[in-house]
Amino acid sequence: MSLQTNSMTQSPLVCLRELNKEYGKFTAVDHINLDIKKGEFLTFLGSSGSGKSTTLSMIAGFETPTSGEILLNDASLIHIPSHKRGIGMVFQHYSLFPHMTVRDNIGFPLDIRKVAKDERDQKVDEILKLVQLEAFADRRPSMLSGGQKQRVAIARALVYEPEILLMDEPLGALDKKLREELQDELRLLHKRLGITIVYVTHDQDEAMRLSERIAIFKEGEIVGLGTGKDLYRKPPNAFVASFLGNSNFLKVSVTGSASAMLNKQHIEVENVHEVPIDQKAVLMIRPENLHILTPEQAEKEPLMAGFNQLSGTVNESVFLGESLTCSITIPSGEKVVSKNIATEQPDLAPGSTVFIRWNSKLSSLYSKWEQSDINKNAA
Ligand SMILES: Nc1ncnc2c1ncn2[C@@H]1O[C@H](COP(=O)(O)OP(=O)(O)OP(=O)(O)O)[C@@H](O)[C@H]1O
Repeated sequence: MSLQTNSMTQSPLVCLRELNKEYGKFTAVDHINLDIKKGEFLTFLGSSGSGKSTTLSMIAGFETPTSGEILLNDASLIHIPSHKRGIGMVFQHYSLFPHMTVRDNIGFPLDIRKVAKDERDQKVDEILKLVQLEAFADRRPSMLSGGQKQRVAIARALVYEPEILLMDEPLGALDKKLREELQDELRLLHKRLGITIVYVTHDQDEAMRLSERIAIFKEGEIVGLGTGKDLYRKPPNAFVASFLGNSNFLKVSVTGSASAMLNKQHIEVENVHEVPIDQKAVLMIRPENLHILTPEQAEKEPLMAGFNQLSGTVNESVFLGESLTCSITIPSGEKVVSKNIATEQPDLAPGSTVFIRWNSKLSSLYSKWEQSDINKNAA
């Protein structure tokens, strides 16, 4: 295994073109277009049944597309069997051979490729070191913990140096602490090897922790693609805003290119996503971008240009250690939730009147108000 620095370039390694998969009348993957860059860590994130695994399986060659194209280095993969694609795969269930030692499990892909014994042993030793399993080399899988078994599965997938590693919820069976440890290991491994990784998860924290880019799946389509930071800060639609992190969604009517009516109050808006004037729309504000002031504070601190202010009544505030969340009812009857650093927030008794302020730059406006667009993560 040759170690190299992560040399991500802009040329796509894999291209999905109008990739489609139907099971009878049901469309599991709906004409997806996606370029996967050489060396990147790309995660497919979405709720259960959104088509992530089916897309991954088509890249791996376990599923045949109904239509569309998969290109690897500009050559079609459609008629290439999975074992000839040069793609490694790791699943949630380790599928290790129980009768073989760790060393032999890892060496297995080299054995079936008839790699000479010396070279095989050298590669297995290198990879055992890489995944920190040297001390366990002669154990059988039944003598390993879940995390160690998954490291063997990852080592086995990496040992023959595939160009791409596909991982389908590989850490899903592990407890939270171990999962986080392995996430850190995986990120470092990716940096050291410079391999292209396509990873499937429904866990947004995991996606954020691991990935250079995230593709958000909804009903067989990719509805958001970008770095975790960009998708979180400037979500392209209300679904992405609700899926990645918590959000407040408020109903507004658009009155101008940078203005809207919220209940009976004019507000300034930015990041307007294709909303025609005079239309109803949805305003999204992250809880951490809502600042709460007591009436005394609001009187002392003038409202800065570009900021909006609403009055509200506190329902409850919850102390979470570092942060404090506060649920507030605004004059439209809608509830918003704020989340601020605990030391920077005044004590707020239920029933007290407060003012809420936010920078319009940190809000987004979307055209649709459809409950189905808003995921359960809404604040
Ligand atoms: N062999 C099959 N026959 C019929 N429907 C299928 C088949 N495989 C998958 N599906 C359906 O296709 C849709 C997408 O499935 P897929 O496994 O890709 O979703 P997913 O996003 O990976 O979900 P999960 O996180 O639960 O694995 C689901 O509704 C699923 O029921």
